[in-house]
Amino acid sequence: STGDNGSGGGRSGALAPPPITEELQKIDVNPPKGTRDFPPEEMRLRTWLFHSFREVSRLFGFEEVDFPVLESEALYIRKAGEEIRDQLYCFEDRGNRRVALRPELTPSLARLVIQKGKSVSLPLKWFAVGQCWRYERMTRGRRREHYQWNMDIIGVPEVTAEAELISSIVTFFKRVGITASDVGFKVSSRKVLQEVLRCYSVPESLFSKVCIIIDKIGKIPVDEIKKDLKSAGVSEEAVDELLQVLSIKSLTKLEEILGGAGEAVADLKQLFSLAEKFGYAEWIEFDASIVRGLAYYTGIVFEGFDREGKLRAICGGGRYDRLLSTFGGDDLPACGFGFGDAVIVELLKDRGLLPELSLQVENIVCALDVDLQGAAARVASILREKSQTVDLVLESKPLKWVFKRAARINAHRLILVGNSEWQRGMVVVKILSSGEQYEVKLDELV
Ligand SMILES: Nc1ccc(Br)nc1
Repeated sequence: STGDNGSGGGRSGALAPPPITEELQKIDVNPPKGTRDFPPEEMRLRTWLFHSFREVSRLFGFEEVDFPVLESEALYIRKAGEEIRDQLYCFEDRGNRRVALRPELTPSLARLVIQKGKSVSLPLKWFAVGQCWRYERMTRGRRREHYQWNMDIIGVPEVTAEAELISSIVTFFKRVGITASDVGFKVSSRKVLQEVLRCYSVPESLFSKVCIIIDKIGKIPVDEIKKDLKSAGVSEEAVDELLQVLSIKSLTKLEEILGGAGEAVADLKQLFSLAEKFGYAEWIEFDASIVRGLAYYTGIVFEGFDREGKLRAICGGGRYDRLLSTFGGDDLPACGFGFGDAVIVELLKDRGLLPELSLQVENIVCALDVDLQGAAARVASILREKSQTVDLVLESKPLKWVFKRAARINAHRLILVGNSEWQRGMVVVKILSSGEQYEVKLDELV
């Protein structure tokens, strides 16, 4: 730089270096705790993953939507004791408003559906890929942000909607090389819980809270589950029966216990029948203990899991027919899922399925003389107007440096702009893989 060094004298004055003040101390160049940078290599993988999410969503006729990362805290104030509430990344803004970094996308979607009201025709099939946040004490060293792929169907009460959503996730798995021997879906319905609780006259008001406690099965000791259920107001007898029913892994057994007249069994039988028709029956299994950890689910719930049991749930979702009315809107039947960007990458790594993604540039263009930099820029523009990717060498560099850069960016060909050729309206093309070299007229360069 030719500017002065901030000490009042120009470069010509031999002055002592400026005093080190706090402004000049090096900042922490790492991203905030629990967050990630995406340098080129990581960004290529993320772009590939999100492109796969979007491709599948489009295959199923869904439309992309998005919402602010910052939402009113009120969207997430639910009293069922969810982890997502305990870890809300919330604060008061300069206008004294209680706001939060969204921990999930579904409440934003519900808000937009209410806002759109009658101006949109049902069913809505919307998808989003968005960053979601939680504020977790870093003691556990877990991340505070991840990207979630969501697909939601609004306005379809039938189980065909849930079957369609599971089909979309199976389609994604197949497209990235994951098979039914790698992952499966555990499927149940919260109506199982509802029907058992009704048998023991447990008030409906306890339903969401009981679901959140039940979701901890396998994560905390069963005695704690029992204690939490009893302190929530569930009788000892109901707790024992509940845990008994939740251990059922067979739909036939469930029907023996609950009878065939209830909605839970009917919904689940229809879902498994549809899975046969869709062709993904081998991917799903009934597991009564699946309730998912979000308070608003009301029916079918499902989660994707790795069959080796090494990873956390890959994705999860279900029906949430009562969410809109909790925001003061008119209820609409709704179901959807969330699919995070972290566990899937661990699974792909484990299975050796990460794609080879390297930077690819078709052309590297270089002036052989500093006076030809403008000519080289002209060549680059001509190629770019023909949708050719071009890395233009922007400074005077030795050819050795140019060849090294060409190799690093995987350039297909090197375009050299030299004096003698340029005088004849020509440039030199070198195919880097074969070494073949030839002259070509500028206006014939393709
Ligand atoms: N809900 C949520 C948000 C952020 C992360 Br990381 N995990 C879960």
